Amino acid sequence: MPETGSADLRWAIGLMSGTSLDGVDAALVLTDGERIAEYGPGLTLPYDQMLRDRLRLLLDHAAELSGTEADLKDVERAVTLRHVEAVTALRNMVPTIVPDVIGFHGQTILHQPDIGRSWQIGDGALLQEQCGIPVIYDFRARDLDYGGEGAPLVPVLHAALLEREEKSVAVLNIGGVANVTLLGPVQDGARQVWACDTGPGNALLDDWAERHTGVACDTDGALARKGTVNRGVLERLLDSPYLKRPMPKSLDRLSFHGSAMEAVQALSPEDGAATLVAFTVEAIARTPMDVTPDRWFVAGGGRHNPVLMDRLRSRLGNVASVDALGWDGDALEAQCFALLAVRYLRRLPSSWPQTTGTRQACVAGRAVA
Ligand SMILES: Nc1ncnc2c1ncn2[C@@H]1O[C@H](COP(=O)(O)OP(=O)(O)OP(=O)(O)O)[C@@H](O)[C@H]1O
Ligand SMILES: CC(=O)N[C@H]1[C@@H]2OC[C@@H](O2)[C@@H](O)[C@@H]1O[C@H](C)C(=O)O
Repeated sequence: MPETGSADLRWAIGLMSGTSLDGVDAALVLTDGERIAEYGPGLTLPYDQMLRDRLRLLLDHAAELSGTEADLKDVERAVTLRHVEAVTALRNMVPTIVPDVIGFHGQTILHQPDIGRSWQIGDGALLQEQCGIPVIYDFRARDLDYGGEGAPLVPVLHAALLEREEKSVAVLNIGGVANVTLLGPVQDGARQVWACDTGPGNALLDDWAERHTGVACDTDGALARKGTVNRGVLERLLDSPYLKRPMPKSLDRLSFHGSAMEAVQALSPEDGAATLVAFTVEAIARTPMDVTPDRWFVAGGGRHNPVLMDRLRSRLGNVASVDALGWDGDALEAQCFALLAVRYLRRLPSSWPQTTGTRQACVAGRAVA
């Protein structure tokens, strides 16, 4: 824990809107960028259905966009203003705390690390002007410039929170896409950290559930629970070169979309859901890893799906929600961008060759001018 009076400690707000397109997560923490000294509140402000639909349309066509389209600018403004609302709501929960900085991820609409491109929409200048707090944003660009994947960035937070854990541990984040941070055992006071996106998280299952039930996700695994995994379809889904690639590596929300939806198309809603859950779990289990973790901890919305969690347990063994560590598994990504903002202010690196493939340790982010 940093000293509470340390000059480097700042109250930072982190804002993350993930690939599930469900809304804005916001969290307040007191941090020096190396450790979390105190947790403030966290919240989620959902996007309304119209904004979700407009974002989904952008995401589906992002590769064809130039960035200057009026509709894109309009959606970007709406996304930014929703973030302003999230900051206001968070500040109202703790009116006596004056935040020093905001870490603003933005909404990813395209991620193509193979051509050095990762596109997050969100107007940092507008957010700064509306909130009256300095904003750090554009967290993935420099890592991509250094030949990295630009993702995942959350391993720096996982490693900081688990610095006292001596054994090898894996932390999974199962959002729209799933990613893992693998912490090697502590040896001579040091440890190795690896990371990657493992494969789909909930995004395929969300789309499948929406198509068959009209609801945006398979709530509590209700569909998947009644289904049977189709082994043939599962093996076809798993026959992807991505899953055999070593870490580090990263994915776009739509990376598996076309082929996976085609593969499950003929299945019943229940069997399709069960098979997609098994795909998420099996992609995690088959991720090439240099060490075998003693324990697995799960963050992100996927940990609310009991069918997914049961399957992870029976496949991997020692699996628990990160909440068992006293963490808030819904706020973790937002907390990460608060930490990253302070790391930027202190010019501390946030990604490394083993976490993103960057050529050198890399300071993430950019300040609004
Ligand atoms: N009760 C529940 N039952 C089943 N699934 C749930 C439940 N609650 C949340 N989820 C899943 O969690 C998802 C949201 O997870 P999360 O907020 O971690 O994603 P994200 O942050 O948008 O994505 P990413 O981490 O990829 O950026 C929902 O889309 C849904 O699939
Ligand atoms: C490009 C992008 O937005 N990637 C997200 C996405 O959601 C999960 C996974 O894919 C992860 O790589 C990343 O987010 C987290 C916060 C990260 O960078 O660690």
